[in-house]
Amino acid sequence: MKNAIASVSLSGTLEDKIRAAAAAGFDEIEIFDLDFVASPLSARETRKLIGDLGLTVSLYQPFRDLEGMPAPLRERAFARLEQKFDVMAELGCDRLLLCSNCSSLSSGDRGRMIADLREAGERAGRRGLLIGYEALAWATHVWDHREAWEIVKAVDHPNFGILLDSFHSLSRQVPVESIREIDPAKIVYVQLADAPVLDMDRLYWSRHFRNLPGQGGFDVEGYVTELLRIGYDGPLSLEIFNDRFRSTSAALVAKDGVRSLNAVRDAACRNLARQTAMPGKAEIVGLEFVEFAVAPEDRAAMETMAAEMGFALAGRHRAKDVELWRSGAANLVLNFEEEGFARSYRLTHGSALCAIGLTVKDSAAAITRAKALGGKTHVSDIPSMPAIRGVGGSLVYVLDEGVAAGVWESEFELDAAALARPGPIEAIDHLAVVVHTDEFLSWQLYWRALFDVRLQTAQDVVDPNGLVVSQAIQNPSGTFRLTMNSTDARNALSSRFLNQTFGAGFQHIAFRTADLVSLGKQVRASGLECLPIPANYHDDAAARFALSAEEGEQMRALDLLIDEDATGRYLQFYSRAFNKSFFFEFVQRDSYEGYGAPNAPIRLAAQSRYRTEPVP
Ligand SMILES: O=C(O)c1ccc(O)c(O)c1
Ligand SMILES: [Mg+2]
Repeated sequence: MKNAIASVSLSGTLEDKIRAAAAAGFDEIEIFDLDFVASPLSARETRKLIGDLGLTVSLYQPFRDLEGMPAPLRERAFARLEQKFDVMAELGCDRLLLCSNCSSLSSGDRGRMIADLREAGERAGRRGLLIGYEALAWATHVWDHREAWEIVKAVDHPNFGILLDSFHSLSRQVPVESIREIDPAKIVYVQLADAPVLDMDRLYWSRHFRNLPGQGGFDVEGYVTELLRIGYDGPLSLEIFNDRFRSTSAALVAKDGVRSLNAVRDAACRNLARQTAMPGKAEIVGLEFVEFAVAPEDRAAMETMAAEMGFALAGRHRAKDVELWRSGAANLVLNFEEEGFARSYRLTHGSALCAIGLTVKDSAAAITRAKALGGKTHVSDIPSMPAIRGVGGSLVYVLDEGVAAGVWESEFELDAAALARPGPIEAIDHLAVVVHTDEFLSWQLYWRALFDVRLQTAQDVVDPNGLVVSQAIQNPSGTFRLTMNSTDARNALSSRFLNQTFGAGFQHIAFRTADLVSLGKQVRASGLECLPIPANYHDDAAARFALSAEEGEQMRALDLLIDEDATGRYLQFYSRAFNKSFFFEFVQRDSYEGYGAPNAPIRLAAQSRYRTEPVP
């Protein structure tokens, strides 16, 4: 089965698009009419370029508004069709996409439509070409692939078949099982796109918000599963109309496109118990550690902060300038090395979280899958700790269960007394990462394609200087949680973080405790600087959550934030930022499943009061 991409999915000139598709490893490319018409390259030159790069042209598209048109538009449509056939012959392309008619002038008379489409099939037959009829979700008469299939059967011409596009079917909520009614031999082509689930005009939704399978909320996996089930083995092609993709790196979108197609095909094969090319998604057991690369000038402040937060220095690396700080199951590794990965990370980003360590069910399989999906791996000096490159060039170590204890033991001179002391923090609750908007979908795909994770509904969060989108990603058991944040607003805290740290990275780490009030008292007594929350917030919270006088007082005294929903109650407080960069959150989660999103604007407003640079 071949991987294809429509030229419209990539930014740049037609030549840029072709080169990006070839470099990413696609087999075939669909030429979008407008890309070709606007190109200075002739059809022959285009064909040569494509051939020289090892690609073939799989489809020419779209051809619009043919069936059921009144005279003289009908004759003109057929003349246009012949001209496109000429172009296709020169391009070396034998398939044309014909969209169902969107013109208000078109007749809905079945007989006329079928006669016109048969005529088109006849003309295609004379040239040895195939036409695929695609039901656009907003077409005037035919907007459902089931209807398109009825028409294709009625047209009954060897050169006329159906073209399926997951966006049109899934945005109309056409059941994927309906694909089983279709004869695979009559499927001329398949286009795939995912999209966020929105309540929006379908044309607008389709032209601006499509994204790669695995980046949205559609059941593209189910769609492909049904196609494979009926025996379709033609190309799967990405047709992604997306505002961001039009302006971002074609190389990134093309590379993610291959990852996306291979991951969705793998998932579909698994659903059908068929052989697949790679191990399944890595199952995350939990988060074993986070590692900070710390510059020499930040060493004392970082160690002080770890101690103030209730962590104990539990071990020193036997050979390296690396420390292990621990509280409960939360491990902080502070890396002060003057060489190696951590050093290069901090030279780029400043003192920062440079790696996370995940415990997974099968680390070797996780690495194999990551490689199969175009992930970059990192060979560490500890063979039981292979790693995959993650956001901003950070590392994601993947450890088998039971390996971590041995690694701590063998690599570190552990302090038994410190380890025996129970810390006030139980575990790392979640990590918050900030990424450039252009890479937001890319990093989502990374987590969803490589690991077995679930998404919550994305949240809009109000920063005083802009709106931030926050997407929570977690493993099914909730032992690994990540929020991914991005914004277009130049002066929002997230953007300042990106500028200051030279790229995407982890902005905060949340620690969980069973008793946030005592933790709050303890860290304050130790001298940790916490983020002040305004009295207005606490007045509101006291009424909204029916807090007792004593609870209200504690919230004020400890600058706590609170949220409650059907899943439970959440308490939070924040540290001040380290070096105006990353910061820490402390939470008491009980059975609550969210991340305190209603409080994020309060936190961001509180943090913005510390900004020193003016808002331009
Ligand atoms: O938005 C459109 O017009 C359009 C064109 C061609 C397609 O294949 C498609 O799915 C949509
Ligand atoms: Mg389409």
